[in-house]
Amino acid sequence: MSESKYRITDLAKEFKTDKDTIIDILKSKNYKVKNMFSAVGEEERAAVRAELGRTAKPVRKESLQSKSPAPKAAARPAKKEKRAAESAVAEKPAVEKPAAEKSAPETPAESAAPAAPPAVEEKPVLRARTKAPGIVIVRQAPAKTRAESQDRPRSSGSAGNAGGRSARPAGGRGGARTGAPAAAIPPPPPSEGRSESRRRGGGRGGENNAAGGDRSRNARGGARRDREERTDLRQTERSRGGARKGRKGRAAAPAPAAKVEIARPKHIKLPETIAVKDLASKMSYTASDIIKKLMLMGVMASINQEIDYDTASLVAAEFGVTTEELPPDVDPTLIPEIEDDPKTLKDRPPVVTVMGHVDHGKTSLLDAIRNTSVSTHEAGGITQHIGAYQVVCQGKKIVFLDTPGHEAFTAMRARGAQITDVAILVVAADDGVMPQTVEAIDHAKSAGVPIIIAINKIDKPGANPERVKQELMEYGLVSEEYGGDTIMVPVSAKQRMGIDDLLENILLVAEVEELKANPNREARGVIIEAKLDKGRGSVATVLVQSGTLRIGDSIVVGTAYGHVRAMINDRGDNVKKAGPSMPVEILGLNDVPSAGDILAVVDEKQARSIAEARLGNQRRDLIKSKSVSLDALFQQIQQGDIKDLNIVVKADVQGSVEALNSALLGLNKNDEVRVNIVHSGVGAVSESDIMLATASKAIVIAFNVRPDANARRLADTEDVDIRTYRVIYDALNDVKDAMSGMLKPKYKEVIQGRVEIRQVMRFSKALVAGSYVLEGKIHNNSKIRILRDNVELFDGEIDSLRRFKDEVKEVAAGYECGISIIDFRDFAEGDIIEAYTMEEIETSIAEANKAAEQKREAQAAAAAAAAAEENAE
Ligand SMILES: Nc1nc2c(ncn2[C@@H]2O[C@H](COP(=O)(O)OP(=O)(O)OP(=O)(O)O)[C@@H](O)[C@H]2O)c(=O)[nH]1
Repeated sequence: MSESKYRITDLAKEFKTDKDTIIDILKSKNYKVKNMFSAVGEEERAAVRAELGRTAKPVRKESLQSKSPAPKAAARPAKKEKRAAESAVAEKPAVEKPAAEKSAPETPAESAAPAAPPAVEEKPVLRARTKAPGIVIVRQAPAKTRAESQDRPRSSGSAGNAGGRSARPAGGRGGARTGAPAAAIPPPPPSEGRSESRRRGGGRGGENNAAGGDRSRNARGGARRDREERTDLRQTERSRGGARKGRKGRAAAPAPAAKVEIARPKHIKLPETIAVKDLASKMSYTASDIIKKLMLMGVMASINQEIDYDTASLVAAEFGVTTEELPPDVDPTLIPEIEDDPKTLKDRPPVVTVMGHVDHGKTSLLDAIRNTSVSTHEAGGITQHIGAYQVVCQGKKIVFLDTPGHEAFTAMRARGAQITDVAILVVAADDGVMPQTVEAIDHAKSAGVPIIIAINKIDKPGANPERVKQELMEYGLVSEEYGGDTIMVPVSAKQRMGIDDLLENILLVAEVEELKANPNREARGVIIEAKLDKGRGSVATVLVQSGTLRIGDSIVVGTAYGHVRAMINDRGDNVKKAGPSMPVEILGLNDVPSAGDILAVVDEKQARSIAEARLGNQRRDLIKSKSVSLDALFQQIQQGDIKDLNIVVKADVQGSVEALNSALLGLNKNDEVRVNIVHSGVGAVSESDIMLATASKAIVIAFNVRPDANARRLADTEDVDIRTYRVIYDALNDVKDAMSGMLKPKYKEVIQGRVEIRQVMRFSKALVAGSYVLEGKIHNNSKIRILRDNVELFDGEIDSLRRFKDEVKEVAAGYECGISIIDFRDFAEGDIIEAYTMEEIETSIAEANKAAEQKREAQAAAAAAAAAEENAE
């Protein structure tokens, strides 16, 4: 070897390649080189030049590495080599901590960056990844983007800012430690402070004062030139670190021969939004890589934060990854709407809802229209479910939905208005506009349904149709004869008067509305009513809205699905198909749907998957609502000691469920006991109902349904109270009784007797009132009140009651006794002791509700009085 002038790193710089390549070239030419710090002469330089050429194109290491792997660094380097080496390492901090900590200080990254070829820059990432899971070894490391390679020092710098603060004292120490030469050393970059301070730690840093630093240098550095002092000192530190830390020291050595790279996708598909960590894993980068890139883009995002497609796409582009947006997730519970071509539409019968105040004659009117007698069959005279009927007038069909008028059915009526084309508002001519008349007007108006007024009971002596018309004007319904556009038809359901006129007017309004639907497509409809029938299973009344429903059709309704097994029309006849506006009862569903559920004909598989997806959603919602109600419960507990009477309601038809719910909740008029319906539904009482009742300590109200065998068995073991009813009022009365039982016991004071204190006797242990019972009796467990001149001095309890020396239970009028009192000694002669007891009195929920109402009224009156007083002032 010729005179040693050049370090391997110098040659690497000169020929714009990496040191390993130089070493490999020299070794392949049988020159003796140990590592990158070895010094070589002109001859070796010429050999390298010969190999690489004067242009010194960067040479990929891989071509040589296979021949001879790069040795690891061991010897102390000279200043230049060291700088170059460290500058290369300085690129690593984000991925390989030990290396960063050791190498960062010496040379600012920028000084070495131009000299470091991309292949060298790649190394830290590659090495860092060797520890990461899911990596593969590849032959060729893809060149890093410019942005990425710049990114690292910048981000490590920003991280170093924090370290920089803590490093300030370390910088000071460094100055002291190196003494005079320190002035020649450029101020360390922020990362230096951090790595220096980390490397030394507080204790050792203390040793590194000027003298200590020199001593250590002299002791270990040996004959080293002054101009190399700074490098030497650091090198000394490095050697010490290397000696002590062993593996850590070696970690700073050049890369191992094997090239390790992550297989990263060049193209990814992204959803509408994606979490940062998911984007990172899709691109095979670390989340911190992504976060850093986002920061540079001015987006501050955490690892779990969702970013939108556009942002994710920009980030991906920064890493050289192209993206494509995935189509939005399709809701698995939705059935796509089918747009009908206007040419396919055909006229369909109008769907009419009859609404009105209780007893104004809705059922009688429908009865008159259908010419049958429905009202006489109804238990208790109250309609309990929606029925749908088709009638024919002048050869045209009209469909009527019977919406009951009882207060409990308000919710159902509201729903009825949503599926109807025309609303008939029945107003009794002898009664006029009533609260539910107004409610019905609001429902119809909010649904945008035209209203026809049927002024009923015109046969009655007190009937005054004109007054009804005038009253209705207040609600914006002006009859045609008063210049308005509301059709008002006087009728008598009882006498069957005006019915034809009413029907004609319905057809007239329907004509104006141009009601059309396409009968030649798969059916869509709405459930009007559904029940569980003993022999037939789930029975649902459907109003077909478009298309034609046929026997055998595969259907999904809410969370239920199945095939149409049979269809029965409003006259009880089996039919094979049902076109638009036709109400039919269908059999074949696996479960009882709810009124208002949409029926759709879809293929069998889809029906099942949609129903199951909906069921899953329902369960999730239930869990959510349970946690909400727990909050509500906690609030109630905080508000005061309100007791809940938890109830599970099961009934044969949806109408009854709603009627019961509404009536039961109507009992919540006091501040002590409340009905809480934990669950309600159509169908037999099932095992899951009992489990729910057990968990919520509820009673089960079963209306026209029975518990199945399993439910009964479970109810027996869990001691759940199942009450079965056939009449709503019976259920209500029982619940009222139960609520009464839950009321806080009420007490009244009962005076037992009056006693006069005639002498105050002092004993060593007690002060005794020598007394005489004036009237009634005094008991040893009586509560007592001490009065002086009719002013109450004390209210408390007796300690002991004696006749002479004996403890007695009671002393009657006309007898003397000695009384000592708990916690009271200030009695005097002439004081009166009133003995009394608190007796429990029976209260009912009706009384409690009444009392609560009176209390509220009193409060309202007091507030009004206070307000009036304020105004007067
Ligand atoms: N005089 C007379 N009585 C009528 C007429 N229409 C109904 N009624 C009577 O009014 C009462 C109530 O009639 P319903 O048809 O049950 O009234 P509704 O509005 O359906 O009552 P709910 O179902 O309870 O909401 C019954 O006693 C009917 O006989 C009528 O045109 N004239």
